[in-house]
Amino acid sequence: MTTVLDSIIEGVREDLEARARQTPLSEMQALAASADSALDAHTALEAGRDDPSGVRIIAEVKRSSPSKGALAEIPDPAALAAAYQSGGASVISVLTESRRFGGSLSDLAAVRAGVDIPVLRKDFMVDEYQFHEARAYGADLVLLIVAALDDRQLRDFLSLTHELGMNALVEAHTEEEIERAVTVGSRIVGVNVRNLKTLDVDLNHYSAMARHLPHDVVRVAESGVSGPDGVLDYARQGADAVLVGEALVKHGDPTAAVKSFRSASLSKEAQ
Ligand SMILES: O=C(O)c1ccccc1NCC(=O)[C@H](O)[C@H](O)COP(=O)(O)O
Repeated sequence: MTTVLDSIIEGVREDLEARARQTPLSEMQALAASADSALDAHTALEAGRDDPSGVRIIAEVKRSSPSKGALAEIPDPAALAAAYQSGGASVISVLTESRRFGGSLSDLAAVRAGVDIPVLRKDFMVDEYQFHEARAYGADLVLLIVAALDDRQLRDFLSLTHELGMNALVEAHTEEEIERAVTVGSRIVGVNVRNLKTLDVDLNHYSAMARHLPHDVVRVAESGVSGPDGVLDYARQGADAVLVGEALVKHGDPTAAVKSFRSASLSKEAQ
């Protein structure tokens, strides 16, 4: 059966083939090589651990989604990202997939130029070309979705990410995917409580998976936050960082929203 994830990836492959015809791999590699060095997203997120200033927020630029349709117009993604940074976000996530999420590489470049914290290229990374492209457009961090990759791709893409000076947020949904992420040496592991094959969101899923995350990886809780209490819940369950999209793009005051998420986690009691 074709899943939502399969059909997104089919479109991603078609789009990237068209871009590679315009700008061949060798040219994209040269652009990546001449880009400013990547910022250290691992340190930015790791700082959430045992830190009195609380859990780190990865704040997302997300116009639409397969599960919810249109979310926000976001005419100026750089301004939104700067507002997130002012509120205390540690990393900005930029969805660059266009068909379902309304994102683009131009959004990534604009955000990169508008903030001085690490930027995540949030896309469906299935081809070497996209990694050079991510770096060329200023990404510091890329997303690797375990469910979309076999073990060899996961290992090779993680190595390529590191060779290019970036970090990877390696996203898992099941215990088996966490194990695969850890086995290949991932240093930042996310648990997405949204099942990308069915789009179901289960807020209790992070707590069920958290015990499988080793202590030496940066632990990221992804999706489903609707307000400060959601961030606090993930922080109490041991998340070092929380990735938030919809609740931020729909909030009228993104700076205040990120601030409230950060301060909620300050009250995190013993984990
Ligand atoms: O958001 C979706 O509907 C979606 C569907 C299929 C693949 C990925 C999808 N979203 C990517 C994400 O995981 C989220 O953008 C991110 O974790 C933030 O989630 P939220 O705070 O719930 O918007």
